[in-house]
Amino acid sequence: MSQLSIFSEIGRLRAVAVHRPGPEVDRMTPSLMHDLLFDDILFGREARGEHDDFSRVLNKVADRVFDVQDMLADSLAQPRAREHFLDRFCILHKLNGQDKERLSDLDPKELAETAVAGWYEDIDNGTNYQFRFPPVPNLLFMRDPASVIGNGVSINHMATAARRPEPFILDTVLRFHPEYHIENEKQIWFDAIPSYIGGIPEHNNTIEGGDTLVLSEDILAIGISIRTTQSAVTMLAEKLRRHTQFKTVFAVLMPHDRAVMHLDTVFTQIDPEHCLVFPPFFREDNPIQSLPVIRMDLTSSSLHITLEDNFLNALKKEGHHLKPVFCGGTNRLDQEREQWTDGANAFCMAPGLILGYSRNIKTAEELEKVGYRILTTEQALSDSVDLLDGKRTMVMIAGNELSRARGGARCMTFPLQRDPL
Ligand SMILES: NC(=[NH2+])NCCC[C@H](N)C(=O)O
Repeated sequence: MSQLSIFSEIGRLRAVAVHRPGPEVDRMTPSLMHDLLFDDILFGREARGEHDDFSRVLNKVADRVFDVQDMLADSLAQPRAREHFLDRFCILHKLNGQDKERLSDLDPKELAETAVAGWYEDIDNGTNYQFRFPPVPNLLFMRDPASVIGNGVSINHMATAARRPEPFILDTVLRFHPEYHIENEKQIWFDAIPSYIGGIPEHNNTIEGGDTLVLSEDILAIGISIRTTQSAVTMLAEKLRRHTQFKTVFAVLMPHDRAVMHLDTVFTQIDPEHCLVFPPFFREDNPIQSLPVIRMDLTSSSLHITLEDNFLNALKKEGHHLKPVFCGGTNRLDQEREQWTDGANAFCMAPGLILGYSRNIKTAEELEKVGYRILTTEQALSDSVDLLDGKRTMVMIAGNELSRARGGARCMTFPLQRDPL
């Protein structure tokens, strides 16, 4: 058994889950696109190629890179897990006993694939079609449906119907996966599943992993955003106060705008000294746009709350001093363009070793200014390059298809285990 362990955004990555976009992406139609939260119809083959390169780079650093669909299949091989999953999944999708039996007949691999790709049926010789339940194309953005926080997990409550099946997949994986699973219920800091199946209105207490950043053994930053509510953050903070050693939660108040749907679309930590940010939100000289934060103190006998007017200053006061590197460079127009294509959404594989989309050229130039070498995927994968030689490095991955689904490198990863710093 391996230990779930996440106490930073930047510690050397040991184990991570991703999901290669499959038939669920190829089944997207223009009429479904908006509801399924994509901004375009992806060319699946290209998207898979981009994702494969991304996984190759991760594999060069991490000991284990899982695909969550395989993790689900490996979990479903146990009868108890299959029962747990099907019971809940059928309630979610309002499937009848007959449907459930048909799903029960599938082998674990087929069941996992159907859960992700959707249950699709051709009608009248292909002149029409229907979904018994829809595909889940956003599983590609593994960051969001669950989060490992310390040695426990949050099974997240998604804000949109399109993503509702995803926490059900993660719930089964995190309880039953042969290698990475929680040992007992006490390690679940937040659990969306009971309220989903209990029929509690979906917009209550939502929280998504793109908003949750574990900055250190003491500090978490969580966006209160278009996807994550203050009530959910408070509930999570209270659970962490009671059951963990975390000392502070900074709840960052985000604008309600699709372009900045999660905190990680405008802020990611990349090494012990730097964070990559969308500048307008972090400027002290611009109090209108700069993001205020609610500081939640977890060290006293009840949750203690104060308001701070600037996130980076508040972090500094807490001893977590980060200098901002500007996504998109110094020009506002470029900042807006590169933020939209996830320039601020870097994924950190070790302190100062990050992944980001190659299209964000101005962002890469800013990183060079603070000593980052910029490598293509090919260079990064060559035997002559040691990615763990301690040099600050950004590996550029192609994301021309992937970025159309509105997510970047951090969004596509679900870290399970990192080394302590
Ligand atoms: N952590 C993130 N920023 N995830 C981005 C998710 C993008 C996805 N299409 C959605 O709208 O939900």
